[in-house]
Amino acid sequence: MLIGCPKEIKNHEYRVGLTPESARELARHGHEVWIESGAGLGIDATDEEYRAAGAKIVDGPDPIFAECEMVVKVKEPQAGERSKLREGQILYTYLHLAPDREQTVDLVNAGVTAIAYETVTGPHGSLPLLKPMSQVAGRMSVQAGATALEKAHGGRGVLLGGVPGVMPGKVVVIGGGVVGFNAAQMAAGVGADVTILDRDPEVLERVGTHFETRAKTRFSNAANLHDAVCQADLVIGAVLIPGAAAPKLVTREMLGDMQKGAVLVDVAIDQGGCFETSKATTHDNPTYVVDGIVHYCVANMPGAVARTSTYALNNVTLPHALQIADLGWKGAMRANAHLAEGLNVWDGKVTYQAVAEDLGYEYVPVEKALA
Ligand SMILES: NC(=O)C1=CN([C@@H]2O[C@H](COP(=O)(O)OP(=O)(O)OC[C@H]3O[C@@H](n4cnc5c(N)ncnc54)[C@H](O)[C@@H]3O)[C@@H](O)[C@H]2O)C=CC1
Ligand SMILES: CC(=O)C(=O)O
Ligand SMILES: [Mg+2]
Repeated sequence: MLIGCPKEIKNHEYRVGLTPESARELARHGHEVWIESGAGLGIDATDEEYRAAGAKIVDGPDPIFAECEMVVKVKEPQAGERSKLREGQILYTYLHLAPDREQTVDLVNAGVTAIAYETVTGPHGSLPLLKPMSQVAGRMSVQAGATALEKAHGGRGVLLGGVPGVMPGKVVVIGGGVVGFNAAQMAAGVGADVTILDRDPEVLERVGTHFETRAKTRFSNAANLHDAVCQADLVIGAVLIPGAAAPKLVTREMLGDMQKGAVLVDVAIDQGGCFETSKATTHDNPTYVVDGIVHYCVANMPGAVARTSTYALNNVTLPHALQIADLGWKGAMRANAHLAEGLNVWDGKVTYQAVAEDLGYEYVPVEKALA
């Protein structure tokens, strides 16, 4: 298969879809790999390293979008990239379609076969291609929140760990999955007062057992959520309903009951965000203030620590990329039902139920695509 990897163009996105090591693995399997010149520079992977791994370096993204059978990326294709996609081309990347009608329309109209990292499953309903980036973003959310809490950044002027004789800051984590767990680890690690809310009793039990007295757990209902959020210095939004738009758990009205200068970090912004007042921001300009509450809503947080993130991402995306390249996407999905869960758009149709429901498309099951 001819596989291409363009340079990422989203704001401050330094990750790359294929490392030289991944390119080498694909080449070892007999595939041809094209890399856009400079695509790896954000992780200090030079064109020379890709050439040494057996890849061909091409100028600009155009040859990749024009010729390659599979395009491997990190972030959802930006408008300029979407106009280059071709019918039948495989797009293998994060997509987050449910809150992004414009992108969905473009992918449907392009007729691409779009496989979303974030909906590929693993055993027990896990999301193994999302997990490493959720670990990164969960850990980063505490440092982003701590910075936003500084007065110069609009925050309340609270040090999360406190100091001897002064109480620590209160961190409320909504959602105790991968992002929430990692956020709680960092927050507890600096000595903050941590509360984790989830609506899944098994998740509450798991985090309760792990953190013991270092974090409190609360069932996530409207009353508990309101109470916790109103006391918080830092609220981290870490909920997910796989593939679907995030539920709006903190309303604009609730901001009025919060402490002025408190900070909301909405990690779930890539699925539309779980605070009513969230709108996606960029690493260039990560925060804004609504009703005295600082919002941080960067949709590609892991891009800022591209070295860590690219290798963590490639560790989980490469095995499926190899399978798709070796067997073709249909063969790979027939052989691997977890990979089949990743198919979101095919042949002008939406093949992921939550995306279809959220955006009002007819849902076409993946079995139809594989028939
Ligand atoms: N902004 C960014 O750069 C990044 C964003 N993310 C996003 O972070 C979000 C969370 O991802 P993961 O932690 O991997 O998901 P996960 O599936 O591991 O955890 C989500 C948790 O939310 C809980 N939940 C669902 N509804 C809830 C409610 N009403 N109240 C409380 N808890 C609720 C679930 O029970 C689950 O435990 C996703 O939208 C993901 O795409 C992930 C990585 C980077
Ligand atoms: C998951 C995601 O949106 C990211 O890593 O940027
Ligand atoms: Mg190097």
